[in-house]
Amino acid sequence: MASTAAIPIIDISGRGDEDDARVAKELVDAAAEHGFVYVRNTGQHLSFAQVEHAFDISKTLFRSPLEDKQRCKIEKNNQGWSGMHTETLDPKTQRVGDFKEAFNFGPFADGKATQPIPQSIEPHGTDLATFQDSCHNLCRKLLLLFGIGLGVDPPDFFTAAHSPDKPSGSILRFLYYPPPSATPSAEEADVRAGAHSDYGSITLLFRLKNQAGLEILTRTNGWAAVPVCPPGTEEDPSPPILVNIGDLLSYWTNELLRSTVHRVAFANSKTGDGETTTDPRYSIAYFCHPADDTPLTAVPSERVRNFKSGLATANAGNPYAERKVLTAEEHLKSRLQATYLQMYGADEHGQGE
Ligand SMILES: O=C(O)CCC(=O)C(=O)O
Ligand SMILES: [Fe+2]
Repeated sequence: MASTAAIPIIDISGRGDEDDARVAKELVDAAAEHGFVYVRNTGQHLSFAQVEHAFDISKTLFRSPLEDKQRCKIEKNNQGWSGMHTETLDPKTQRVGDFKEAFNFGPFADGKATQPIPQSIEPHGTDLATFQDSCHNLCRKLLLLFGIGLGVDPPDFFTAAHSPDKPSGSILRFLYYPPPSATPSAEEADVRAGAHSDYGSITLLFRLKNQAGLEILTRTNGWAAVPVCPPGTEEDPSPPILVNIGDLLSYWTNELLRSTVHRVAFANSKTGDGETTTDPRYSIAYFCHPADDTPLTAVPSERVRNFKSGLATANAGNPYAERKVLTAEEHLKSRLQATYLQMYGADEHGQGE
């Protein structure tokens, strides 16, 4: 049985500069230590009803006829449906692809998807667009707090790079993991989603009570469970939103902010806190990315500049001086390829989201 991760729970709903400075420090500390942080859902950025409704739409989507989902198959633009075993987040270790289905939504225009979506969810375009916007706004608020906490000058440096009006790799993703009873071919070593780190700046993850399975890789190379409702939040109307740092923001901050490897395990049906994995599992992720044309130049922060990660020390000196400056789009493309083995061919390598 996996141990439980000690990820801090932070309330960002305070107002005023003093609250912001305190919360910003807590966020940076959590992101530097764990790469993950729980943000209490107070209904301020996303209403409880909005989150619940998004899960309802997700259930409708995955129950759609197979032909309807197949018509929306995932494309190289990273938008669309991927079926069971299509994505392999950890190709070096996994025997078969992930035991999950996923649907990636790109941008909406005037409440309408700009990609094929199953007929069953067409009436919900406006709600999905609003949910996606709310996620992006919350991410921009978090990015501002990271800017403040890291002493970036100007503090909205990251936020400005995530304009909602420019094309970007940001994706709203619905995930469905069938119950183990529907996947009898699963073997003991199999996982619902392979070990990986996310590619973007930050990810928001929404989960449902009692649907366990997410685990993070600890500094000592063990797996620790990430409960949906950590102690103190059990009575909240909606579980906290789990936020994690992606590879791009880690790269951009000289690895001061950690991008932590995680996976979704079958966990032999029980984890430490009584959450089961015997049921079907639904989760919703929002992968936030900077605008495609954002150059990942040095972050104007003393603290980031002076931070020496293990890697930077091994390379001796400032890694910025040795790196070619990538754009956000180049960074994403370099990471997408290896997880969709069929779409890209098995020879090209990247990693998973
Ligand atoms: O379903 C989950 O809890 C995690 C999913 C995930 O890590 C991902 O899609 O990147
Ligand atoms: Fe992930």
